[in-house]
Amino acid sequence: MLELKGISKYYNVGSVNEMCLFQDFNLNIEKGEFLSVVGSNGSGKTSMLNIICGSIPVESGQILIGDTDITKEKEYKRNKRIGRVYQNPSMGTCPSMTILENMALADNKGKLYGLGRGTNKARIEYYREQFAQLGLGLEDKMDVKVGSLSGGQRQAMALLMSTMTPIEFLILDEHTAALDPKTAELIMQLTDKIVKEKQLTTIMVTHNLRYAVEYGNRLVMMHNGHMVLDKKGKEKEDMAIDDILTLFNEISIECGN
Ligand SMILES: Nc1ncnc2c1ncn2[C@@H]1O[C@H](COP(=O)(O)OP(=O)(O)OP(=O)(O)O)[C@@H](O)[C@H]1O
Repeated sequence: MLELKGISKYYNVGSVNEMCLFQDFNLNIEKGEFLSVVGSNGSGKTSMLNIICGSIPVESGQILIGDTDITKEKEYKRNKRIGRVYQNPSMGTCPSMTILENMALADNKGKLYGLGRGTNKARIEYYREQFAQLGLGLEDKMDVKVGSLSGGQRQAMALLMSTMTPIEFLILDEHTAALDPKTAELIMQLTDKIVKEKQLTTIMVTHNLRYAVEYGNRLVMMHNGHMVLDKKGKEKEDMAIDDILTLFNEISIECGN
C-alpha cells in the first residue's frame, strides 16, 4: 500500500562530505500494518520517515501509495493523509495558544479559514471527552496555554491533534523518548488505542526495544541504510527483546562500538 521503491538518498551532494544513505532501498507496508522500526544511530530511520512525509527529496526511486506515485508531491499535500508526532513534545503543538485553540487548529487542518468548527459547543465537548479518557486532567484546562503543560501532557495532545482529521498514516518518530517511563507507557497505550480504533497504517521509530516487541505487527531493524531484520505476524509475535538485543550487539561490534 505504501511503498518505497528503489530509493537512493544522498546528503551533501557535490561536497567533500557527500554520503550515500540509501541505495536501491525498498520497503512495502500493507494497509493497517503497525511497523516498529529500531536501529543504530545514524542508520537512516528519521531520513526514511522524512522521505515518506516529503520533508526531504530523494535522488531516485519512487514513493507510492497504492498505484499513485507521490514522489514529487509536496509535504503539505501529503500531510492531509499523514499525521506525524515527533520526539520533542514542543513540535506539533503551539505553546502560545490555549489547549482549546490548539485542538481547533488541528481539527481544521487542511482547511483555509477559521476555528469555527473546532470551537462550537459539540466539538468542545468532544475534545473534553477525548482528554478525560487520558486521565491527565486536561479536560479542565481547556483555556490554559499549552506552553505551561508538561512534556507528557503536550505529547498526548500532539497525538490527539495529529489523528484528529481522517488520516491514513501515522508517523511516530521516537515520540516517547523524552518522557518519563510512566508517561511513556501511557502515551504508548494511547497510541495503540488510536491506531486500532482508526485503523491507521503506522510507522513507529523507537529506541525502546520492549515497545518495538510489544506493540505493532511488524518489526524492522535498520543499519547503515539497510534493513537487517524484517519480521511480521507470528514471527514478530514470537520475538523476544533478547533476540533483537543479540542482533543489535552484533551490529554494534561490527561498527566498533
Ligand atoms: N540534513 C542532513 N544533512 C546531512 N546529513 C544528514 C542529514 N540528515 C541526516 N544525515 C545523515 O544521515 C545519516 C542518517 O541519519 P538519520 O537521522 O536518518 O538516522 P537515525 O537512524 O534516525 O539516527 P538516530 O537514531 O540517531 O536518530 C546520518 O549519518 C546523518 O548524519
